[in-house]
Amino acid sequence: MTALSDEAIRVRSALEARGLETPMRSNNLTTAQQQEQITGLMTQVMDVLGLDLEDDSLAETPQRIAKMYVREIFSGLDYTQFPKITLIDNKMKVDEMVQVRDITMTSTCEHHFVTIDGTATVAYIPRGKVIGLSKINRIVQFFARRPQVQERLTQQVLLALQTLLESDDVAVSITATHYCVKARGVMDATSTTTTTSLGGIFKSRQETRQEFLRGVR
Ligand SMILES: Nc1nc2c(ncn2[C@@H]2O[C@H](COP(=O)(O)OP(=O)(O)OP(=O)(O)O)[C@@H](O)[C@H]2O)c(=O)[nH]1
Ligand SMILES: [Zn+2]
Repeated sequence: MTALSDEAIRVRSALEARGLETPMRSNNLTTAQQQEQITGLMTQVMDVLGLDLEDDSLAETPQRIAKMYVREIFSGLDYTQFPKITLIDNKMKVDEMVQVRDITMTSTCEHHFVTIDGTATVAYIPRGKVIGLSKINRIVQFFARRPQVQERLTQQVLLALQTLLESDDVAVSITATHYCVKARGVMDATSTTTTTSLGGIFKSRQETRQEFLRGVR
């Protein structure tokens, strides 16, 4: 078992304490066991659909899906995959907003297991610590690699950053296309969904809120 980093433990505890953790139940399966079991179950799904698993193009699909779920699109369920976080002392005394726009965000809808495709904008006001920029993208990616609803994803990124930066002054906005809306069901190809979570001064101070929201648009 890989040990969890201190950051992963703190972020997980903060999410649990606020009721924002993804509903999960520990089953003590290793990654290899998960892949093996999903392969067997996907074989059954394809069988039931009447697909020929001896066809050379289909034969490996159960393994591919198992690998994709466990190691790729749902790997953010595993806190050993939480990114290494670099924080540096704010010796330069930055006290204005740092805003990272148009972060690529690809996730999976937990109701249909199809793609959510969008971008995130994240901002914070540096206090004691400044975070390595790419770590913001990596935190978005980590929580996106779970079955999600966009509202929870937005709040998880907010609370993770608040916990790591030890400051409430963080803002997150995500705009995305849900393929469960676009490619099935209501089949709406043009609508997008924006969700925003504001903390600290972004919530309480009108000018800061406006400055962030201007950057989102
Ligand atoms: N709030 C929220 N809803 C979502 C998200 N992703 C998908 N959904 C919605 O989850 C709902 C599930 O509704 P159901 O009626 O149980 O599922 P369904 O019969 O497939 O519904 P339709 O999509 O309307 O065909 C749908 O309205 C989806 O659009 C999300 O990130 N946030
Ligand atoms: Zn969906």
